Amino acid sequence: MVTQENDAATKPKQSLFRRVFGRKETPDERPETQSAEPATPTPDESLQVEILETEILQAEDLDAGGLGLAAAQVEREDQPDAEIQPEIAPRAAPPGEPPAPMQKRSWWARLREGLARSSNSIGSGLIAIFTKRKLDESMLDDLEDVLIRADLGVATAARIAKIVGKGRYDRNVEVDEVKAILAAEVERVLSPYARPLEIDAEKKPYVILVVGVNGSGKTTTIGKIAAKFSAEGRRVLLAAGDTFRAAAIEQLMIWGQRLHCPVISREQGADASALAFDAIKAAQERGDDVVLMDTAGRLQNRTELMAELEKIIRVMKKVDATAPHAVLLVLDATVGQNAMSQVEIFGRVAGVTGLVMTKLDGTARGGILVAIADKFQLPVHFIGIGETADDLEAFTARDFARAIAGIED
Ligand SMILES: Nc1nc2c(ncn2[C@@H]2O[C@H](COP(=O)(O)OP(=O)(O)OP(=O)(O)O)[C@@H](O)[C@H]2O)c(=O)[nH]1
Repeated sequence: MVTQENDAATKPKQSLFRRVFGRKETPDERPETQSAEPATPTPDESLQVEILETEILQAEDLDAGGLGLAAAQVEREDQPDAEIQPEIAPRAAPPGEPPAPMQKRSWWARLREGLARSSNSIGSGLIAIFTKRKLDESMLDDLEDVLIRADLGVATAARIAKIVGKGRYDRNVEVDEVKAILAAEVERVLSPYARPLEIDAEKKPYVILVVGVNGSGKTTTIGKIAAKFSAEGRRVLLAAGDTFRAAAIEQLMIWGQRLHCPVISREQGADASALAFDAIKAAQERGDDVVLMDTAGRLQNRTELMAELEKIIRVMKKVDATAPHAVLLVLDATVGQNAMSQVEIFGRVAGVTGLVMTKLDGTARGGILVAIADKFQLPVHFIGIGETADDLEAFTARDFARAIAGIED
């Protein structure tokens, strides 16, 4: 066990940032699999609890400031060498972040813009179908095609076409009329699943495991969620469970540094389940509210990697039988239909409790969220429309429905 000085703090931040975000290993660079499950996770020399130093305040200043972050070194019983120095959390602009603009654009404006590729693609399809023609069967078929191409799913597309057809045959139908029907139907489908990620304070720490395929946005999403929880005054411990990629560990360190959250990590290639064990124990000892655990990206058809996820969950239960309390599947909206099989397999293997959909800003097929909700009936907690901490928001069915239908306000 080593306690490591935060070398992120001693390196020039700009170059570290560039190094982490400027280059990523490809999945091919990763080891195929990890070692067999230990009966009990062994204390590992490689465990590091990263202490992200502040240049501004010392721990005692914080306690005096009433931020409730006890400054202490925690001696861990199972690993007596370990030292955990809690993070210092001044509410100053985090390092490496550009200064906040004077006037922030509203989430609605950014959501509209983020979903513009999806809404423009649907909108131009609707204009091509509905302009200056009286409604007939072939137009409804074309409408279904447009909606299926936007990945809304066959069932939703058929329902919308049916609603549009009702009582409107042989008359001109305005594009705005169809958009309103589309928005209403999408909202109706999604409403039951738009649920915030709620932290049960009885479960302390509340353990959130974040899973998904390679590059879906897990680490970034963890950073964004941690930013929200920290802003709510919760004590968050980040666990760098993507032990396949050194860059992923560093990426999480940077988020920790920005947010002033401690990050627990092991060396690259270490056993992620042992890290999960250590993270929960450490959080219990520190009195943290939430553990956000990253995992390596894995394709859902890689059986051995999916088995490793099961192992992480089994090992978590050795520390807290009720953990993980939430399993978030991060889905990249740009993959379209493949997301359906991700939900199915990750759901089966890891017991996914909720979804986060990222990169809705990078696709014309944002409708996939509707197809997924319709089929799997899982809560959607957040959606992501960009790479910064502000680009993730709690999911609301009405806003999403109106944005994807291209309704202006
Ligand atoms: N445009 C856009 N990019 C995003 C969003 N969320 C994440 N990204 C970017 O997607 C890329 C991959 O994100 P990561 O967080 O590294 O993904 P990951 O799932 O942890 O990746 P692996 O560790 O390889 O499995 C990064 O360049 C992120 O900045 C989003 O909502 N919109």
